Amino acid sequence: MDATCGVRKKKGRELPFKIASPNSSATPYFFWAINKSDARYRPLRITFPPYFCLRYFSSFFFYLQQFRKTKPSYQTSMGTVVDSSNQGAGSLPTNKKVSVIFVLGGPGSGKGTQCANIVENFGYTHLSAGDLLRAEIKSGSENGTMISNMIKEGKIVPSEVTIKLLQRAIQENGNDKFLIDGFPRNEENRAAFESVTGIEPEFVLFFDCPEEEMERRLLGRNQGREDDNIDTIRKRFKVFLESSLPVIEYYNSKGKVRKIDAAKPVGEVFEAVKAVFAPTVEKVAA
Ligand SMILES: Nc1ncnc2c1ncn2[C@@H]1O[C@H](COP(=O)(O)OP(=O)(O)OP(=O)(O)O)[C@@H](O)[C@H]1O
Ligand SMILES: O=c1ccn([C@@H]2O[C@H](COP(=O)(O)O)[C@@H](O)[C@H]2O)c(=O)[nH]1
Repeated sequence: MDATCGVRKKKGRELPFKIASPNSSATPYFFWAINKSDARYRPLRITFPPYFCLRYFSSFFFYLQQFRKTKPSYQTSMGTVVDSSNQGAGSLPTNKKVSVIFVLGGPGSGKGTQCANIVENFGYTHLSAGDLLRAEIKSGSENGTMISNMIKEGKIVPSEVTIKLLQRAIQENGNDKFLIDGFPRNEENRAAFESVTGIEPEFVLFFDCPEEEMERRLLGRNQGREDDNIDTIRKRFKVFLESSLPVIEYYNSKGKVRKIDAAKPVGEVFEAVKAVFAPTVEKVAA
């Protein structure tokens, strides 16, 4: 016999093998296996063909299975939310197509107030990223303490946390038109959201308001928010200028920003908002 006999240990089991000469015509190439770590086992003629066949056929079916499980992720003009049921969320709709408008502006510029008006008049669903984060704290989630500390400091919560909450809220909602208020807050938020969800906003509604007016409004808001104190408000303004304005500039360079003068009284601001939405809604109805 042209071979050295031995026992090869594999996953705790002992498998018999024979080492064959590469030139041996008695060794079908099909049965050679390469062991990278030990040249002595090269080529290796497995003398247990049923084991060999089973092993490679089961690998083939394993990869076939993985391929079938792969999440589809593609972009459409409306945007597609990748099914999070693969992440354990359960029986949520798959690849829901949605239309999204980002509502941005400094803290206290009136985003939440105007979103409520848009919901009432134009049938959108309002998703406030800040509200979702505050609800996450209240739910007793493991991220609660981290989120709470970030909010008290006026810092931006890691993208993956906020995006997960937004994605879940979109998937659980029957509507397909969403106002996403207060997100994305920095470039990383923006890029991560687009790549994870495949959604690009239809446009960005930007509420432009001077700092003194926003400060006055926040100090008078009286909703018991821990971040509506002068120290945190100043930090939030700084984060807005340094991290959030560049996102608005990014969308402006793509012609997607609709700027609203938010320093005016609520009713007047809404008149300007209506002018942005009315043509969109008419176009859809026509
Ligand atoms: N145009 C306006 N004129 C005067 N007060 C306003 C106006 N719009 C909103 N407010 C008031 O200002 C405060 C902040 O408004 P709102 O909560 O809508 O702002 P926001 O941009 O959503 O703030 P934040 O980013 O901190 O959540 C509220 O008390 C609201 O009633
Ligand atoms: O996408 C987001 C939205 C919010 N935050 C944090 O929450 C607070 C409050 O947000 P509001 O929009 O004013 O409700 C904000 O200062 C951030 O700390 C966030 O990190 N990411």
